[in-house]
Amino acid sequence: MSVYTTIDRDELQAFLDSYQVGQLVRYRGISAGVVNTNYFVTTDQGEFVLTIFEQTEAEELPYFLNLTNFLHAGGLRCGWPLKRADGSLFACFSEKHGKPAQLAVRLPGEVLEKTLFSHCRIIGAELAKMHLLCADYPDHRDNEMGHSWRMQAAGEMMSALPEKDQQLLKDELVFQQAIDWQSLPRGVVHGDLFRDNALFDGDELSGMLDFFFACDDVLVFDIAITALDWCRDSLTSFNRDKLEALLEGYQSQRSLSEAEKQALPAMQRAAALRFWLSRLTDVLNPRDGELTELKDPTQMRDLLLDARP
Ligand SMILES: Nc1ncnc2c1ncn2[C@@H]1O[C@H](COP(=O)(O)OP(=O)(O)OP(=O)(O)O)[C@@H](O)[C@H]1O
Ligand SMILES: N[C@@H](CCO)C(=O)O
Repeated sequence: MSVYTTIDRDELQAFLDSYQVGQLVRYRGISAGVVNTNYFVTTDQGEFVLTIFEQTEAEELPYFLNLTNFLHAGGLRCGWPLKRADGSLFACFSEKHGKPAQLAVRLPGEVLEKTLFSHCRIIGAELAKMHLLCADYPDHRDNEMGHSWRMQAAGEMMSALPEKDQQLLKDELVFQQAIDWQSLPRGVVHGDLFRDNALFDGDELSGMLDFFFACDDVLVFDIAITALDWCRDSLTSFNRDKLEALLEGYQSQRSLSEAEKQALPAMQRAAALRFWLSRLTDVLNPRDGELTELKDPTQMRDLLLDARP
């Protein structure tokens, strides 16, 4: 999606007043994204993006918003929340909606429709910079879409799948349970670095977006998630040369250990499984909204099939 929360001009101006970013000129809903409501907002002082958090509780937001501020301050190319006049990074959008919201500066550029080797190298290098910077991030968060979630989601989805997919899912869960994640280097991961979570302005990365799945996890799993979407030629065909380019970019900043290199194929399977399950969950539990986007789970199933020997 998506616009799940429809807003009006007066409530938007009232929200903008707490940021001192001038008078509202125009605004429009953004159709991209699945989780939150986003609007492009133009005032007489600049271009901004309003995000209304649809699933994240206010108590959880400081982890994510402080993280993006920390990364921005450390020189990472990323979107970050503006401070309100009282110094806070978010507020309830309006009494009527009762949902927390943030305002960010609109970054230039577009989401890439197709990736080149050069894009894979650039995103790999930026991901490694994020991993390195986060070694000093003081806060912690568990991955809510880790092993327990995976087992629960698989249980809920199983009966809705055709028999062949049920078998694939069962086999993959068995395979994944045998992987030793504990011995691999961990840190803060982005967790969802798909193409639509980065903007390119010409050949330049203007920024990574949407850190709302960030958490502590295995770093090479984050590489596998990123590769899942950046290293494809079409919706379902994985390009191993693009993976090499991404790894080259990544290793220009942070070297991978032998154990991480060995673990990568299993992590690619874990990444495809994670998004197969989350997309299935979204499709089977659709949410109401004015503009909504649902992503096709079968693409992730096919990437999982492709990643298996
Ligand atoms: N700071 C920004 N500058 C420019 N565009 C932005 C910015 N933040 C968000 N956008 C635009 O809004 C879109 C959706 O944003 P985002 O990915 O954060 O939404 P989401 O619903 O959380 O998405 P996802 O499905 O990836 O979880 C982006 O793809 C981008 O086009
Ligand atoms: N990036 C996710 C959606 C948001 O988490 C996907 O493509 O399924």
